[in-house]
Amino acid sequence: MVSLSLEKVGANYGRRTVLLDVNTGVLRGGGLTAVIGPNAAGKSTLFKRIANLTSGPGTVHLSDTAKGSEGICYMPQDTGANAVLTVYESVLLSAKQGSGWKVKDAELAEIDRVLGELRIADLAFRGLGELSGGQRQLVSIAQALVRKPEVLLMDEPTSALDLFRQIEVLGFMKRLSAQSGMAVLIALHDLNHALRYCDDTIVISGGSVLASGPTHDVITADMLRSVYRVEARVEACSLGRPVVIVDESL
Ligand SMILES: Nc1ncnc2c1ncn2[C@@H]1O[C@H](COP(=O)(O)OP(=O)(O)OP(=O)(O)O)[C@@H](O)[C@H]1O
Repeated sequence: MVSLSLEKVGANYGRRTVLLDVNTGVLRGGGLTAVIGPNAAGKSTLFKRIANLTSGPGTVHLSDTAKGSEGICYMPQDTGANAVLTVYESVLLSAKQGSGWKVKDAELAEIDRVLGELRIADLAFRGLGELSGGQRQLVSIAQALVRKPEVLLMDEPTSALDLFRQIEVLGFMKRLSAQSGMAVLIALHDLNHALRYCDDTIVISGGSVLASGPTHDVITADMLRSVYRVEARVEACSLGRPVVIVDESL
């Protein structure tokens, strides 16, 4: 099972430091880790830095991997649509990234399986340019999954999805990471999703880690006040699950 940890990781855009000295404990595969924090905190930049799409100081330690840094996949927040390709072609292209062009039956079967799991098999031969925002987001998830990453960095993967799809996708990702041992980091703004689906949570604010650990220990009224500037409660709902109830902004 893959694991990763970050040691003094930083990132700059030009002369501006956006991430500084980000350290984490060992993030193990087999579960979901939420990365939360206000707008512009540095969550996407952290993912890009882990995926080596932007440079900076510090070290991303990876262990127990078969693919090394090749096994890290970043699913961006904005999923640009290439109108020329169909859904199926775009997912096939993603599956073949970094390998030869010969297509095996097993690879086609895997694409069918992933499209089926995400309930978008009916979109397979539609052009990307004619999809809704939510449909495009599901295709983007499919493109990431067929690459069979060991570490998957999902940048707000449910932001365009309806309620049914949000919980379907997060439940599916939780089962998939448990079965495959993949490490999944998910940037989220919906803290109730973090509480329900993510074992651990990392809070980024102003480019640094403010808190990290088991989600239920990290998402507290104090954290919400200091990081998000809201007065809020974390209370058990009628089913006994903890939920965030926001009362007012400060
Ligand atoms: N390519 C870039 N060039 C210069 N500055 C950038 C670039 N990308 C991001 N930034 C800046 O870096 C900071 C962190 O941005 P980032 O996208 O990592 O935040 P985020 O936590 O993902 O935000 P959000 O929740 O709004 O998506 C912001 O101030 C942003 O303006």
